[in-house]
Amino acid sequence: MSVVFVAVSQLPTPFGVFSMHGFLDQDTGKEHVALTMGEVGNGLPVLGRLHSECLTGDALFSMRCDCGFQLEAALQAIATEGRGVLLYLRQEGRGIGLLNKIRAYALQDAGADTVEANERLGFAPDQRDYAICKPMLEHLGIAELNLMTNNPRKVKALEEFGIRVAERKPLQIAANPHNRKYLLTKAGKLGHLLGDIHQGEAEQS
Ligand SMILES: Nc1nc2c(ncn2[C@@H]2O[C@H](COP(=O)(O)OP(=O)(O)OP(=O)(O)O)[C@@H](O)[C@H]2O)c(=O)[nH]1
Ligand SMILES: [Zn+2]
Repeated sequence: MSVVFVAVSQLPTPFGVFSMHGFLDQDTGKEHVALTMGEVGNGLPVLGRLHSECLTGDALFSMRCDCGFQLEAALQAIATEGRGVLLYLRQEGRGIGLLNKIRAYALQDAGADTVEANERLGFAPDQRDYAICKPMLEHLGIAELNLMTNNPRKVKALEEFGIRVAERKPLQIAANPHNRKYLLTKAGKLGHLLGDIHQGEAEQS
C-alpha cells in the first residue's frame, strides 16, 4: 500500500480543535486527511467515520444527498465524546470523480436513479476501495472502531483488512424533498441500513 503520512497540524472548527493528519497515496496522487480528537492510539475502540468526499454536499450545501449533514453530525459526535477519528477520503462520487458525478446527476435529473446513472456511464454503482484506510489507521495506532455508518459494506471492508468494528452506529439524517429518492435508492439497491426515510420531511417542508 502506497499511502504515506506527510504532516500533522491543528484544525480549529466550530465543533472543537482537531488534529489534521495529511496522507499521500503515491499510486494515485490523491491527498487524504484524518481528523482526530483526543488520545486515539491507546488501544480502546475509537468513535470513527469514513467519509467519502462529496464536494457538492460537503462544501456547496447540496441537498441532493446526505453527505454534508453526515459530515457535520460525525464531527459533532466526535467532539461531544472528546475522542474520535474521521477519515476524509478523496473518493468523490463513490469513486467516479466530480465531473462524472455531475454527468450522473444530469441523468438523474432526467429520471435515472443513482445506480442506473452510474451504470449508464459505464461505472459500477460503487467504485470505492477502502484499502487506503488501513495505512492511515495504522499510522494513528487505531485497530478498533465504533463506526458511524449506515453502510454495511464499509464494516465488511474494514474487517477484511484487520480493523475490528466493535459497534456500528447509525448516522441517519432527516430526509428532505431533494434527497428522498436518493436515500430510497441507497436503501433499496446499495444495501444501506436506513430507517424511516420519510421521517423528517414534514420538518423540512
Ligand atoms: N456517483 C454518485 N456518487 C454520489 C451521488 N451522491 C453522492 N455520491 C457520492 O457518494 C459518496 C457518499 O456515499 P453514500 O452512499 O452517500 O454513503 P456511504 O458513504 O456509502 O454510507 P454512510 O457511511 O452511511 O454515509 C460520496 O463520495 C459522494 O460524492 C450520486 O448520485 N452519484
Ligand atoms: Zn453527497
